[in-house]
Amino acid sequence: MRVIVHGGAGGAPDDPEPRQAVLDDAAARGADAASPLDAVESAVGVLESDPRFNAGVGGAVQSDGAVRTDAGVMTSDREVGAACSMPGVEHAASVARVVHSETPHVFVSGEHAVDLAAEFGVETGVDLLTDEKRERYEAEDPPRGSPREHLDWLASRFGSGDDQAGGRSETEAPDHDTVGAVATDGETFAAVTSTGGRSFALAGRVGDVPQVGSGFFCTEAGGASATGAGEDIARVTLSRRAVDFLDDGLDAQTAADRAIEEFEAITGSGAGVIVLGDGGAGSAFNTEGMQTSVAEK
Ligand SMILES: NC(=O)C[C@H](N)C(=O)O
Repeated sequence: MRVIVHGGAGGAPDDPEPRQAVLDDAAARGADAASPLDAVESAVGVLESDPRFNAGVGGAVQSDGAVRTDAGVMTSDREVGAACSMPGVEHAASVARVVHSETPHVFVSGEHAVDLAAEFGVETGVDLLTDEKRERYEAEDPPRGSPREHLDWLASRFGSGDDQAGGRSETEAPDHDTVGAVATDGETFAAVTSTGGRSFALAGRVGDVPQVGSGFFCTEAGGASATGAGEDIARVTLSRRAVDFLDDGLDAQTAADRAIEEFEAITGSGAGVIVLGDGGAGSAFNTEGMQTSVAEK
């Protein structure tokens, strides 16, 4: 099994070494798995449980103070599963896998996705809000009223795509820690992305991560997982574009480079992508940093 994982594109993290160790552990865990789908779920599962990453525990807080998780998974037979807006669900990627493998659908949301998780043995009711995220949110004088009041509040805090996925936002809180993985056993591929979204987004906001073609994509040619400014990633379907370049015969590194060049030219925003094809793994980002790890067994 060959696996590549990422820990999000954005500003340079304060603690790159321990984060890299967790990413290396996640990739190694994936490389031990029996299938590409098992590999991406178990690799990302490690990262969802680590509060350093913006997925599962430690996920971004929305304007009402809740953490809601999103994830999507796709395999090279073009089966897709995605789940979004899930309070209390640490392993969003496992719920996406349930949608992929146990339902005739491609996307399930909100309370029904949480019910589905519980039905299929994915833990629910987990406290995802870390003390650090709670304090940061409370310090921002959060809104209590109507959606319009929330919109006024977030207008001054949410920032542009670059603020959130490259530079520093006004709140010094860039979300560069979405996680993803792509794996292959030499025959088929799987790609997954999991996140808590973007800090201080409107309650109920869903970004690129669980949208097929945007946060993740996979065909027989290979797979991709994206991270960064979600609204801009969705506008250009970044993961789909990276896999398109693989389909055109480019190697994984060139496909990743081209996809990010195109993304930047169209949006002027910040993102990163990991790509895995027949010939190997590649990654590219136009933000300050994006940590990755590759393992093979
Ligand atoms: N940091 C991230 O990658 C955030 C994610 N793309 C989102 O917009 O939900």
